[in-house]
Order: sequence, then C-alpha cells, then structure tokens
Amino acid sequence: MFSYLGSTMEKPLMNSDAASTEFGRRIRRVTLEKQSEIRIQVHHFSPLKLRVLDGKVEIFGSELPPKVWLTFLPRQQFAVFTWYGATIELDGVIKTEETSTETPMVSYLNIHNSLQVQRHRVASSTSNHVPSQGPRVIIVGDIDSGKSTSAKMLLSWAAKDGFKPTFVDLNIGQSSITIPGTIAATSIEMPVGLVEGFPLDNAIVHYFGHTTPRNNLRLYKTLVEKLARELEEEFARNAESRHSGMVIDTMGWTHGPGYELLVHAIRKFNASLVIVLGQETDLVNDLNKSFKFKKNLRILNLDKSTGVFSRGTDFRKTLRNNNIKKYFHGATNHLTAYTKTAKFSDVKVYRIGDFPERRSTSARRSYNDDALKITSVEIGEHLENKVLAISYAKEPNQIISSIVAGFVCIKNVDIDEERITYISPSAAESPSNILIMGTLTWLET
Ligand SMILES: Nc1ncnc2c1ncn2[C@@H]1O[C@H](COP(=O)(O)OP(=O)(O)OP(=O)(O)O)[C@@H](O)[C@H]1O
Repeated sequence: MFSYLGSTMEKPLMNSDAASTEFGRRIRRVTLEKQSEIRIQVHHFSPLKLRVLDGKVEIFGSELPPKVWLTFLPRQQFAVFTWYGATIELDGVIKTEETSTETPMVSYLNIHNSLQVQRHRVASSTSNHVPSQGPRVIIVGDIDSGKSTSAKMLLSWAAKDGFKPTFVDLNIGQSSITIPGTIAATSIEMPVGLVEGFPLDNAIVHYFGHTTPRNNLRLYKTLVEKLARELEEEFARNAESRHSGMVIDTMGWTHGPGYELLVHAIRKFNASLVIVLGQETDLVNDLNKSFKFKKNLRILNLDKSTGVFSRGTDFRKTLRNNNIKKYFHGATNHLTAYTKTAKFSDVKVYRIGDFPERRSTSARRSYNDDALKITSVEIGEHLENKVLAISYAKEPNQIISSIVAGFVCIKNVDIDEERITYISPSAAESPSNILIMGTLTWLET
C-alpha cells in the first residue's frame, strides 16, 4: 500500500485576522432554485470561500456541511447543486460563474439507484444464481466530457449510502488519486473530499511514469492487467468491497490505439456497465460491435453536462504540476516537504522500456520488444527535476509487478560529491532504494 506520505511538516499558519477583515466586504448571497446548480471557476490566483446558509447542496456528490465556510483553491472548477433549493454565500473572486437548471443530475441519480439495487441484491443474496460481484462501471468519452466528475458522484453517493466501492483511476494524464503517470485504485469509504480529493493511504499505486500511454502502450496494458488481478485478489478476500463494485475512470483517448486500450480495460476489469459520455455515436456503435457477445455488459450513452469546463493544453499542464505539488505540499500548500540527500551508491534508478527522455513525437516507440525491459539508469544531471517512484521491488526484475510506496523529486545532482539532493513528503527512511524513472518532471515554482 501507499506508505510514503503524510508525515510532512506543517507550515506556520498566516495571521487570519487580516484576512477576516477583508473577508466581510465581498460576501455575496446566491439563491438556487430546485434542481439547479451554480458553476464556478475560481480565480487563477486567489481562493474562494463558500458556505451554505439554507437548504442542502452538494458538489459532485459530496454534501456540504451547513453554515461552515469552506475554502476552494485557485483554478478549481465545480458546480454547487441543490435538489430542493438552497441559499449559499460566496466570498472571493470568481473567474467565471453561471447558474443553470439544465443538468444531467437526474439521469446520473437514476444510474446510481440502479447500481444500488444491484449492490443490495448481491450483498443480501445466498443464491448461487445471483453473481456475488457488485456493479463494475467504466466511464468513457472524449477529454473534458465529465468522466472524472461523474465517477466522483457515483462513488460519493454509494459511500453515503453505506457501500465501499473501489475507484480505479486509469487516467494517467489527469490522475485523480495521486500524481500524473500513475495507474491506481483506492477504496472509497466516505464521500470524496471537496479539496483534498481521494484517500491515498490505502491506495494501490503503479507508476507508469508518463502522461501519455503512447510512450509505452505495452507497459500501460501490463500495469492495467496487474491492477485488475490485484483487485480480484482483494475482492476474493473482502466481501464488502466485492459487493460494492468499482467505478473506473479512463483517458479521453477514444480512437485508434486509445480505443484498443478502452476495450482492453473493459475486458480486464470485467466491466458490467460502460457509460459513454457525450455525443459519441461512433464510439457507442464500435463498443456495441466489440462486445456483441459479452453477456451482462450494458453500454449506456449519456449526455455530457453543459457545465463541464474545456481545459486547454497549458491549463492541463498547470493542473498536472498542481497535482504533484499537492503530493509534496498538501492540498492547500500547508506542508513543507523534507529535503534529503543520498550518495549515488545508495540508490538504484531504473527505467522501463525505451522512451525518449525529452518529448519528441518522431522518437516515440510504443510497442516494441524492449517495452518491458528494465534498464539501469546512470545517475547524472539529467535526473534533475525528475519525479521518481519508490518501488517495493526487492530486485529489478520485480519492478513491473510491484506497487510503489510513493515518490521523490530530484532537486540537484552533485557529480563531484556523488550526491543527489531530493525532496520527499516523509521523514521516514525510504522503504526501498529502487527508484523508477519515467518522463515525468516537476519544477517547483
Ligand atoms: N457541472 C459542472 N459545473 C462546473 N464544472 C464542472 C462541471 N462538471 C465538470 N466540471 C469541471 O470540468 C472540468 C472537466 O471535467 P472532468 O475532469 O470530469 O472531465 P474529464 O472527462 O474527466 O476530463 P479528462 O478526460 O480530460 O480527464 C473539471 O475541472 C470539472 O471539475
């Protein structure tokens, strides 16, 4: 399990009096009618505070506590939705805002209700005719079609109703559980945190090391298969998780090799429901053809919410950087990472497969004989700013089959002194000296 996190030092808090003086001046009240939502994009450089004055509201399936001021991060994009009407207060600068009664929430809730019926049926059945497996939902669609958001909703609603579904995150470009470039799963026991996000301490994490599967399609598939087997083993031991099923988030790559990866994931996780988001007639037809003979697989096409934000390349890059920053410094940047040093001889760095260290389309290789080859990497300045995973492998040949304990980021490589300086979120000694290198880098700003 994911152990190498969580003991980071708390930064001293800022004086909050000054903030609260300013705070009173900008408060704005918004009344939401029933089944409507306010869609908000927080300003890029300052946070937003929000509280519920009256009624019940939820953000992507997580209910907000009444009367408590909650802080949302710069750039955060979300919708505050109410089923029966509510009044909220906002304090801070908003980049964009829109209120709408046109939401797909009723259709999402209908899906949740049908999943709950299945969960209750498998949990209470003693009959051999009823499968003991809870629903396995995989959400597919174009980029920015709302896949991660709808996954969050289905998971949070299930957790609120007492189940413990497993969230499987295959979206290496915009990972939700931990840093980008990971293929991971975690059990959801309570609605997903509005700012903190998904629980990390019991997550099963594999490091792919790249933000696009094109760098090594074979490795991507291998790690997906590995994770699927690990979850089957977990479900065999744990009836509660098995009955609760899983919700799988995927990448927005739905054509060519991207489509093959979707089909592969649907098969390996033995999905029972594919939700296709958006106007994707071709994708739905292709999936229907590919799974013509798969019994017990439903393919459902749902509208994409008009509230989903489209995010450009630069914004996505910033989100990836923020995600890595969150790992080292906490969701609200309130933690200080530990700076450590190690002798070259104390660490062993490996790479999986053959990939260009810098981005170059022409040099990309995706499916070759070397795709799963483990090679030792010479320590040098090229490692500066690289994010490396700490593998639980005891030997290099176990690297692909092992999960990772966490990540470090190399800050400096001193060739003369043969020492590296790196940051880590944990004061504890690293559980292993085997590190995995991909193309993921992070430059702290
Ligand atoms: N109804 C909504 N109102 C406001 N913002 C929303 C709404 N639904 C989704 N969003 C925001 O839109 C952005 C894109 O949504 P989401 O991450 O769910 O899409 P995705 O299909 O998973 O994207 P990708 O494939 O690129 O990972 C996110 O920032 C999300 O918080």
